[in-house]
Amino acid sequence: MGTKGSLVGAMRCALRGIGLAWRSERNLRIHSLAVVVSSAGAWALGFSQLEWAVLALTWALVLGAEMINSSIEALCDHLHPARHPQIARVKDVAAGAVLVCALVAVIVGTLLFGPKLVVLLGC
Ligand SMILES: Nc1ncnc2c1ncn2[C@@H]1O[C@H](COP(=O)(O)OP(=O)(O)OP(=O)(O)O)[C@@H](O)[C@H]1O
Repeated sequence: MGTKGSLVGAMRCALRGIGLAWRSERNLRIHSLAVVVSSAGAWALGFSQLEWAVLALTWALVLGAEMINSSIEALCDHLHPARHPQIARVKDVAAGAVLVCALVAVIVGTLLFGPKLVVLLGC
């Protein structure tokens, strides 16, 4: 039976996409490691519900941007395997979007973890 159009089918495709991205994208695995490390830190530092929510949104921002970037790269490579300045532009802008998200994540992480670490370490 075809799954086209069904909610379950759409979910299955999305999960397959996550699996594909996980297997093929090294940067996604690195960012996922940051999720695990920051989770452990947030748990150890007793983050509030609001702090967890901000942290979770930051993870979604970075991981989502990385996955969209990788799908844009795959589309470019499929449609135009040869080198072309317009492909370079598309890929560079997509990579720039990931960088913006990663820099924002660093700022958010510093704001969330910084004050708690200062108190903990007695600086
Ligand atoms: N077909 C192309 N034509 C012109 N420039 C390209 C092309 N493919 C890649 N580039 C240039 O090389 C850069 C890296 O592209 P590539 O597809 O190798 O990404 P990547 O190194 O795998 O990135 P990531 O680490 O995010 O997966 C692009 O940002 C672009 O500047």
